Amino acid sequence: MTQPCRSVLYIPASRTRALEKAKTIPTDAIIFDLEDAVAADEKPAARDTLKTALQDGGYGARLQITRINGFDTPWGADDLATLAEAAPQAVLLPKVNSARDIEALAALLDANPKTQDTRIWAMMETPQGILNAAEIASAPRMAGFVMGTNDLAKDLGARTRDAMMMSLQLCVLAARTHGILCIDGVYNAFKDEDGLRAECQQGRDFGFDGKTLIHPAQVAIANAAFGPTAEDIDLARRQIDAYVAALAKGEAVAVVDGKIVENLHVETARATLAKADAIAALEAA
Ligand SMILES: CC(C)(COP(=O)(O)OP(=O)(O)OC[C@H]1O[C@@H](n2cnc3c(N)ncnc32)[C@H](O)[C@@H]1OP(=O)(O)O)[C@@H](O)C(=O)NCCC(=O)NCCSC(=O)C[C@H](O)C(=O)O
Ligand SMILES: [Mg+2]
Repeated sequence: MTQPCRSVLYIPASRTRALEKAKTIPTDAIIFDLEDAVAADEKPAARDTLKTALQDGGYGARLQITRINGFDTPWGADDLATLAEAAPQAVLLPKVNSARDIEALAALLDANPKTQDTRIWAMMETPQGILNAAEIASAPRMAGFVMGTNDLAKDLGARTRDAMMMSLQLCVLAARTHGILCIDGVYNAFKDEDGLRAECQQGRDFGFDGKTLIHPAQVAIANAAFGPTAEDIDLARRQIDAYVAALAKGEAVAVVDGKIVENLHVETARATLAKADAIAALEAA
């Protein structure tokens, strides 16, 4: 069953209260952050705090991803060495430029018995990384992309989200080609609910699986935007029923609400129902 990732909340690993609070927040996934949200002099302590938090658990069935610092910084190697002791579900590598970055991380994970099952996620936030999206998506252990729209805007000199559309869409294309998840970037104005809602709806329409978030108040909006609505579920059921009835009559096309339903639409309808089931299972866990 696909892991729901409608809402993916960053939590600075230096904030012990936030680490505790996260256990009660209905976010589908968490990114425990050791990179940009943690000041340089706090990084060693945050790394140890996070290792203990992961070992203690309490985050339920949520997907747990740890963002380490890059290996070109003074902290990346120590982050991985320390966190490996907690057998992390997934490691998120920032500023990935090519498949070689992923292969190097995968080799380190391969060499440690505690990280045999650890998956890799890539921050897509450099111009070179965007141009290499397809090879990065196909690299070993890859499970997902996270768009880093702040770094990308900085490196591109882009002032608007519109200016990053090609980059966002290239990453969705690469992710879909290689069967990994693709999560949209953060919405910085965390008190602007209408703005967040609009950006979530746009990201969903582009094909993103969910949105990265920086504040708990953003979670419900992302969950609503990226989850199937009651109407979506009802339509999916009616499409499947109509198509099954059409097949029984020897026909390959049904009509629902004045629109054709063929086998490809039924695949989408089944995916909608599977996603609804996965969300219900996560929420019940
Ligand atoms: C943005 C914040 C600094 C705001 O913090 P604060 O002023 O403490 O907010 P509140 O007082 O409204 O908090 C209310 C309660 O919620 C908890 N809280 C706040 N944020 C989080 C969180 N992210 N996860 C879990 N819990 C959180 C507070 O502790 C309060 O709890 P309580 O006291 O029990 O009531 C802050 O939200 C924050 O630091 N957010 C995360 C910022 C971050 O992670 N940034 C890095 C990721 S973005 C990025 O790097 C993207 C990418 O790389 C790119 O390039 O784009
Ligand atoms: Mg970044």
